[in-house]
Amino acid sequence: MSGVEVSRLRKAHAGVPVLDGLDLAAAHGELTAVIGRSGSGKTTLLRLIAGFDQPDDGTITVGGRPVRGLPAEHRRIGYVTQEGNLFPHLTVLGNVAFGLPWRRRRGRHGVRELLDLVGLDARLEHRFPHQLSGGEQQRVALARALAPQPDAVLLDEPFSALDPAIRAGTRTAVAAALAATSTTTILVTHDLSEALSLATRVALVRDGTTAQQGSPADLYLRPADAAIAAFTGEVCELPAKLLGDHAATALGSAPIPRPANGQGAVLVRPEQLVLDPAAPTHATVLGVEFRGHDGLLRLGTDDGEVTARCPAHLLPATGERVGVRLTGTALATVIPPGAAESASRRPRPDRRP
Ligand SMILES: Nc1ncnc2c1ncn2[C@@H]1O[C@H](COP(=O)(O)OP(=O)(O)OP(=O)(O)O)[C@@H](O)[C@H]1O
Repeated sequence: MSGVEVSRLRKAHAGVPVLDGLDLAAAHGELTAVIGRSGSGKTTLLRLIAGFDQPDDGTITVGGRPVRGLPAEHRRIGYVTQEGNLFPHLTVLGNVAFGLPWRRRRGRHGVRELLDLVGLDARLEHRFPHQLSGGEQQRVALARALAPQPDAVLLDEPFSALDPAIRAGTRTAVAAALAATSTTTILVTHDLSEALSLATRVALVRDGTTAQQGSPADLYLRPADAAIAAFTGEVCELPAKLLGDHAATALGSAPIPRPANGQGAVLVRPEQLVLDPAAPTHATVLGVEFRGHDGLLRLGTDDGEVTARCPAHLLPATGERVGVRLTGTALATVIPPGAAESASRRPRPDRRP
């Protein structure tokens, strides 16, 4: 059975196009994350799938059924927002039971099963939403969304209002409940690590369309272009000579994703620059940004400044000389017009695709 399929979706708000022929495929039983800069149309997309708004053009199918013209309440879709939107006058029991079919509402069995599924203590069932933490409220909101056994659940930044201390536990519980029920899920999030760690597929929305859709590793390691590389993680730009299928930099050579020739630059992740005393190139540590499990190093090389990532316990001190070499495949190449004459005119990659 298919999950959610969106094809050539168009929607303008107040005459301004927001979605401009967007395609998205969320596979049945999997979690698909939708990312993109603020205002790129992620919530608009979810609202069209849910049936809260109508598209100007395009098709949406949910569980293999076209949903055009179907009112939201008949689409068999659950929707969880940032605030959870629980009914304030109903207890946990009442909120979750609200999502159950009539015949199952009278017993507590179905509700208890759902609370268990989202990892919520059954003793909280008589509490009202204001007596719950934000994380507990979001678990109840998901239990309510799952109660009618929907064909798909849409999560619109469900963890962004939570304290970082409870965010990790809440999202683990939510992801486990969705996986246990094989629920087709679309998650909109601004948190890149959340998208890359929870989703089996990630779609990046840009200019009203899907700029890239693939596995988390595809977007992080094989971005479709330089802007996507910069959006999906930290990048380091190295001046390079592009030699067909690989590039030669001062820190070593690396394969490049698409053949190119001439003077330009390559983008790599900071963790691709490895400290190695035996490396032929040495650099001076200009600064250290401690991040906990690792740190970012600003390194001064003969060819300019580069950024490397290093495990926290191996971080050198500012001023030290270190050997550094490039590993892995470059993410993207930057070959601006006129680069052959002057590499210094290269534009910086835009972090906002
Ligand atoms: N009802 C509306 N009327 C007019 N414009 C709207 C309406 N809803 C959204 N927009 C506009 O459409 C664009 C896309 O909005 P949307 O909320 O879908 O983006 P988003 O990617 O979810 O943003 P964010 O990441 O900030 O939540 C924005 O420019 C927004 O101002």
